[in-house]
Amino acid sequence: MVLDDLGTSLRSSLDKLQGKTTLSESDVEEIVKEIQRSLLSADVDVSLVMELSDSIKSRALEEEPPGGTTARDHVLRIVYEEMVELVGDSTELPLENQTILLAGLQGSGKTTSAAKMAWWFSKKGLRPAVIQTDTFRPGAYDQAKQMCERAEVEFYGNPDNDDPVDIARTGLEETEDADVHIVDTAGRHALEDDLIDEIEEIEGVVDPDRSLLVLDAAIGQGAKEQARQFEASIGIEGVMITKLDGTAKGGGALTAVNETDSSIAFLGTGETVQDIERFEPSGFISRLLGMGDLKQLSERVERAMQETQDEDDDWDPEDMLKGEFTLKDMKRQMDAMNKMGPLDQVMDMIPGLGGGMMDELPDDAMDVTQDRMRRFERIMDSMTEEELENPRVVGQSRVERIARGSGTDEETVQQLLEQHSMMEETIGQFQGMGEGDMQRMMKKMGGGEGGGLGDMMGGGKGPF
Ligand SMILES: Nc1nc2c(ncn2[C@@H]2O[C@H](COP(=O)(O)OP(=O)(O)OP(=O)(O)O)[C@@H](O)[C@H]2O)c(=O)[nH]1
Repeated sequence: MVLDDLGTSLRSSLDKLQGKTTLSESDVEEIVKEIQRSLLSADVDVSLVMELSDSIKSRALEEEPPGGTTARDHVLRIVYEEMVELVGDSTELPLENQTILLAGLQGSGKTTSAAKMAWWFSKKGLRPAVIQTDTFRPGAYDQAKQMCERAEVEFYGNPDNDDPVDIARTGLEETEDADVHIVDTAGRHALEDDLIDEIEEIEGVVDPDRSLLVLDAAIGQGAKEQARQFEASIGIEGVMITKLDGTAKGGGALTAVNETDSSIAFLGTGETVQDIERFEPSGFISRLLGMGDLKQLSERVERAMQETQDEDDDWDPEDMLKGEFTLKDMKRQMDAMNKMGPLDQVMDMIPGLGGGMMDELPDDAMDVTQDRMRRFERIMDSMTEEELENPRVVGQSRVERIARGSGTDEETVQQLLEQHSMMEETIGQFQGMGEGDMQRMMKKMGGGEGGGLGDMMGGGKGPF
């Protein structure tokens, strides 16, 4: 994740302030140095870094912390506010009819991002269409078509036409029923004149409501020149930063935003169409600083629950609290969790569990957890309807059969059964709860002081 290093190093210098109520100049110097080091190594422009560190320094020393605030919280709040200011607001994207033009160099992720954005708009209830005008890269048409099929959105392209401007014009006519048109363009290795001429012509025909620059997070300071040129030719309203899952950089994109006086619209966090997030400055910085991002998390949970429900009309999650918790319910829960995306991304969004907590887990902890979930799924696929509805019928001989059928071992089958009965017991405690009890329970789960989700993950008592 972008500037990942910042969260870790900043937390360790902030931890040194534990117990202090006042800040010395050297405390502030040390924190500011950490921030500078992380931002510079993430390719953030030097002048931006200097501006940010000056503001943090003067505010931390001059502002009076509100009564009862520790020195640590005082600095953390200032760093948070200044970082939110640095990344700026997200690009305005009204949920209505519009045409979006995508620009960027070859391989920056435009085609992938076009399908991702279309998927995102479709989840917001709009009807998007992607128009592929890249006649330069041979595989672009097939790639775009496949991704749009996966995103279940309309697609227009024409592999037999080598005139991108004509494709754009025809594409808009052919998809006139769509609400949101996303026009993908060709990239080149560098900013050659013909790329600029071509995109200007396409822009003339498409007349977009907004043009977005797609930038690879690893781009570094090269982003500055690119941003400047695209801004001069078509005008850039927003930036999509891609491949944030694969780099600790991302600072170049911030420079581009600054250069074009624009803002960040979306973040790309993986190769599938669902790996897109609307950029939310406060949530983004909270996550970076290890404070969690509840908004993104609740959006993911809601989407996953909805999808699980769409596939299974008869299922209402509330039923679990009323009746029995079967293995089928457990499987649905696991499906919903899978739909939320890779576990480490999800964990990052939980306050008190992201950042620092994740750093303390062994590197492969998430792989182990995900691997276990996959094995549990295979086991459940090998069970009969009767066994899924009533796991108590599973005796030793059935355990042997299921282990063989699923290609796992008896121990893992037993673990699954134990896990299920533990969850059944926990859910049993919810039954008959009043609203007040429920709130107390939620509070306990969210509280970072122990006994919360963090303990469940680390202590091995939790579901997965
Ligand atoms: N890990 C990861 N890979 C990504 C992401 N976005 C795009 N990619 C990958 O980056 C590569 C290039 O993406 P494309 O969408 O083909 O890039 P493009 O800008 O359309 O390329 P041209 O058509 O050549 O200009 C592909 O392998 C994508 O799968 C992302 O957010 N994360």
